[in-house]
Amino acid sequence: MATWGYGNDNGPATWVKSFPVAAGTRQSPIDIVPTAAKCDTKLTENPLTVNYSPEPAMELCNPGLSVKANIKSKSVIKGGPLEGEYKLEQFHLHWGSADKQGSEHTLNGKMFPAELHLVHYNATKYSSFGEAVDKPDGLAVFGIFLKISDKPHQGLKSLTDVLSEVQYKDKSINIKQEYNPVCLLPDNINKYWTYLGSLTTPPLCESVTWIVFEEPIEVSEDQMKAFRALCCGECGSAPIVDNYRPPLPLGNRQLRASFQ
Ligand SMILES: Clc1ccc(Cc2nnn[n-]2)cc1
Ligand SMILES: [Zn+2]
Repeated sequence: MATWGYGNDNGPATWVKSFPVAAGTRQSPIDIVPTAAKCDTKLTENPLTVNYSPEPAMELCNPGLSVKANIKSKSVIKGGPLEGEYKLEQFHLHWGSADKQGSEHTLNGKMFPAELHLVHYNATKYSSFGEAVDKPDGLAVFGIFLKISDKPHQGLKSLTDVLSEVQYKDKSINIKQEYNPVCLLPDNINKYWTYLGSLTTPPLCESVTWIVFEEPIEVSEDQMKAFRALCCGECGSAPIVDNYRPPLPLGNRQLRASFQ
């Protein structure tokens, strides 16, 4: 199969041809139905802890199907559903061509305009992201919903203000100002849903403990327009929009909630 993507000929419904795990039993994303989630007090007995550090010169790049920031500093999480310490590797986003769509996880069938993913790997058990990426306990990804407000998100503004400099595929820049990714998290990180899932693009490895926060972060329409101006390829190529995989069945998995 030519390279996978989100178009009619290479989109999510075609991925199973080259990546049979697409039809697996722990695929992501899913539709989150809060009333079907089991409140698990074990999640609060051992609270989720975030220890992120400032990135001196964070690298922002356009890999062609999203925009990604690569992390070099020691930013780690632990607790909640996690055993051991997971180290932040990168973060990126998924977004729509319009506000009515864009997120990967849905909430009672509702799509948000975008979803931010902070990708961590199990640094207690594995020596690199590459080693952890295909292990059942290898990765932990924060899923944060974005919703539209009249004010821009200050933390994301450092990125959306320079997206024009990574408009084309394989472009990358360094964010000059020191950047601490903690500014991207919602105020309340104690309310989340968690389940065992996968990467949402090929190779679709079933290696992710998902942690999806209940509280969205708020971004402006102009910031959404900045994401939608990114291009899949070189000058004149299609805009990066609707880079989301639709939800897969929860199947026999348990969706747990950290709150009532
Ligand atoms: Cl840059 C990038 C990296 C990973 C994915 C796929 C993904 N897997 N889990 N969350 N996102 C999409 C874009
Ligand atoms: Zn993602």
